[in-house]
Amino acid sequence: MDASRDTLLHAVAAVSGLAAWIYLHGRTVRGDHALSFYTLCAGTLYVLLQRSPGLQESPLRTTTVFTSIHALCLSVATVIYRLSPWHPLASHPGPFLARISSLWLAYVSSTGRRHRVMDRLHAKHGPFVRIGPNALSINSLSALSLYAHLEKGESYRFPVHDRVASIFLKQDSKEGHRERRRIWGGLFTPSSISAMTPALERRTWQLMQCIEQRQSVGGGLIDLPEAFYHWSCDLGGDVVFGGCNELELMRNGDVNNLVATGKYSTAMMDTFGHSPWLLHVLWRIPATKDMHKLVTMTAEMARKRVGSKEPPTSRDLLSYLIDGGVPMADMERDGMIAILAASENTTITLALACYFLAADPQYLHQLRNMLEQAFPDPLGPLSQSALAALPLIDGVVNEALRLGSHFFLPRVTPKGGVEVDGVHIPGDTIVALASYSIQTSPDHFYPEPMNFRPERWLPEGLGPDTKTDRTALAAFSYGQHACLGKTLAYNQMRYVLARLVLAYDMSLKPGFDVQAFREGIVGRGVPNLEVPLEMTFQWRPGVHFDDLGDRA
Ligand code: HEM
Repeated sequence: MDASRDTLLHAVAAVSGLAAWIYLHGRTVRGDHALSFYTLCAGTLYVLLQRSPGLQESPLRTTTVFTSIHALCLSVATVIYRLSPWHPLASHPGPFLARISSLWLAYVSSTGRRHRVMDRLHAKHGPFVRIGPNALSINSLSALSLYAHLEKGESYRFPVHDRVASIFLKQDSKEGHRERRRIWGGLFTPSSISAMTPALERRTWQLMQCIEQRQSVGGGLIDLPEAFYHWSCDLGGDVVFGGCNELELMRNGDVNNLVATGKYSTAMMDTFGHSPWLLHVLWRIPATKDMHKLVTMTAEMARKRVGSKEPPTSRDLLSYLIDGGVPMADMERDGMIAILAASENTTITLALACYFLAADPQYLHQLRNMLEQAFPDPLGPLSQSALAALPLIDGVVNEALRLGSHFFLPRVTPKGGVEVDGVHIPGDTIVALASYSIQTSPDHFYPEPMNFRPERWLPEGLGPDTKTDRTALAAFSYGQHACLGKTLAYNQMRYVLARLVLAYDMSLKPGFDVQAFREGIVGRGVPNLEVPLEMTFQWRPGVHFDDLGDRA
């Protein structure tokens, strides 16, 4: 190719790169579509060059140079703008790489330690930190007001834009979400929750049998989070699909890898949701095969439930969705969300509660004394109202949530922007509450904000200087997307904790590294435990496994 054609081609590549930046600016484009478009363009250019006479360079080399110049100009324009004083978030401090690319946030999220990184950044820069080209983390309780009316960010698409609408995931219409929330709400009325008690009791007796059995083959130790996961999936199967799928993880183990695929999918969304274009691409390749598996598996469960001739003994989630006229594809997606929602958070909160009680047995004994006064028979019935009247049990659960659940819940500001603490945040900015910093700040929880002190939640607290700001516990979120299952979750956690504390002495594996365990409480969409939590449960004197009889 002669020099003038060369120069012309390079100029076209550079100008088209800048034009692409102008077009993409402020637009959301699907990464897989963009990749296909560019592949098609590069392919077309290659074919045209092949047919052009008099080329000195090979068509492949010329296509590569053209594409590289285009990509370089697009990237440079993007970076210059994001670092420039004209960017709407230019006045907010934050890490250099975070200002350039959302991949910084994706990387930090993948480590599970995003909450600690944010905490350090807030300590250095103050309450507003730029954590992405277009994203702010806010360490101020005033940001709670944002959750009342702001919509969810793109990271809530699972995993790509499609026409399926589901609770929890980003929906295109506010009304659609409100209506779906109303339909789901049927499952969480006081009478519906109380109708779920027999399933909760039966599954908890089975949990105790499971602990017994696994300890007997595990050298006296139980992998507690795993047992709780299996308990919560079995119970979730009852609550969501009326038990027709016979998951029975406590009995059979997790033969379909439901727990692992769920954890993996949640972590992928939490990591790459901040760079949705990348998730769109990943969705097309085997890296996300576990996410596909989860979608397929839970869709099959929903279809089996809908096709089942026998109605469930008490109304399950699908009963409400069917009566609400929810389309089949939406029911399948809602079923997936429900199984994840019903299992992941409850499991880890319970495991952490047991860990804290075993690590600090004075609280185990205090809680047991209180429980024994209310329930003299350790294996007798446990009424929910009597459990709810024991503030220490909620204190234990709240501390486990406060120290273990640090959610990152991004919302998008409306076109005109919003004000927080007198600071204007421009429209189309992703904002998120720094929940870990809020939940461990001495301004909200004092004294010993980093320590497990359940009595801080009791009326007398930890003395006259106690600060326990209940609104600063962000574990169930706030506003129009707040957790629908909060009451159910508390009921379940109180019940299981009471059963275990009344029946067993619990202790950590000998030599357990408490420090490493605390370090390993990370967040990948939901709390994850990096260090295995192996514990021993021993029947208390006078309480025997045989006493369970046929209750399980
Ligand atoms: C310890 C237990 C639990 C915790 C800490 C928890 C936490 C949360 C949080 C933080 C959200 C809001 C997410 C966001 O705004 O992005 C949420 C939403 C939700 N949770 Fe829970 N959850 C728990 C248990 C449950 C249970 C047992 C259910 C019952 C199936 C449930 C059902 C839901 C639903 C349906 C939503 C979506 C609400 C909406 O988008 O309108 N959760 N949960």
